Amino acid sequence: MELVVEHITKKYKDIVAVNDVNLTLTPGVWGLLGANGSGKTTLMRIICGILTQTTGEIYLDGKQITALGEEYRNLIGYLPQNFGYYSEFRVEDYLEYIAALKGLPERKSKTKIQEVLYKTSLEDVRKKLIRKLSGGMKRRVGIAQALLNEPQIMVLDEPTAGLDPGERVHFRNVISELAQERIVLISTHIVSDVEHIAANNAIMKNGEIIAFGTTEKLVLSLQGKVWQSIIPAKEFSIFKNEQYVVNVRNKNDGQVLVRYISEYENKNNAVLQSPCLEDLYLWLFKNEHIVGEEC
Ligand SMILES: Nc1ncnc2c1ncn2[C@@H]1O[C@H](COP(=O)(O)OP(=O)(O)OP(=O)(O)O)[C@@H](O)[C@H]1O
Repeated sequence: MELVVEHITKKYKDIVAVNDVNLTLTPGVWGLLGANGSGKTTLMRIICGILTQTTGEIYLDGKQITALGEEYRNLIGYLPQNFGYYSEFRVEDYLEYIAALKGLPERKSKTKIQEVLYKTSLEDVRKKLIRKLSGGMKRRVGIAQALLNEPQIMVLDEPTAGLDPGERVHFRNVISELAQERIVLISTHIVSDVEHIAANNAIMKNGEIIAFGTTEKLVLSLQGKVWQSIIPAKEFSIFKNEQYVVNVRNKNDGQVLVRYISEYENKNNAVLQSPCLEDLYLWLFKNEHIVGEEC
């Protein structure tokens, strides 16, 4: 299976939300990274066939998705960013309702609901009201509903927003299992949410894909440029004006551990570090004052 996004542009009056994007997606997890407003949601909605592009075309195995129509929509499982939960529903009843909306026959829907509850580890809460679930469980209900029609292409828009660290790990495990035979495209602005599960990443900025490839390939451009130094805390304010700091940690002894990106080896007994995707992301968005996490 191959989904080819070819020269997709979307304009909203004078705003170019997506600008000449080209991507070829095959089964596996794909991370779509970018700051707020970079065009991720617009691109995802076009890929799902629910928003029409201004120019460009999308092909599934060589066929235009517009020509495939209903057949294509049946292959898509979409979790929108602002997914509206029917919070007064119990989990199982809600899935039954969505299964009916998706046109699944009743007998098939019972088996399918069992299966998606199992896949998303929601079996124990099937009788609970959605409003009583944690944020992470609600997200999993969102994934469960997207899985009901056995989609070959899953598009998850910011699925990890608001999750605590434990829920994030659970989420990653669920997604990794789902992606074995399908295309799973996940948008986020939190790099660590996809770094360990996405085989490939596309980084979007101002509507364009500015970097694309496997994590290993993407971080190559920073090889030999990521350093770690221990410096006196009182020197940090000067240091951060001279270097591009991606992370800083207080050591409780009047010193700080700083991770930074520099073309040159520096003073301060700098030790070379292996670059990670977070470093690259921060480097590409360095004028947007994003705060890093530790790799
Ligand atoms: N319906 C619309 N009408 C006009 N402009 C829009 C519309 N939808 C999105 N935009 C603009 O298009 C650009 C891309 O928005 P989009 O929501 O696709 O970005 P995003 O990367 O998903 O951001 P976020 O993570 O904040 O959702 C932004 O400048 C946004 O303001």
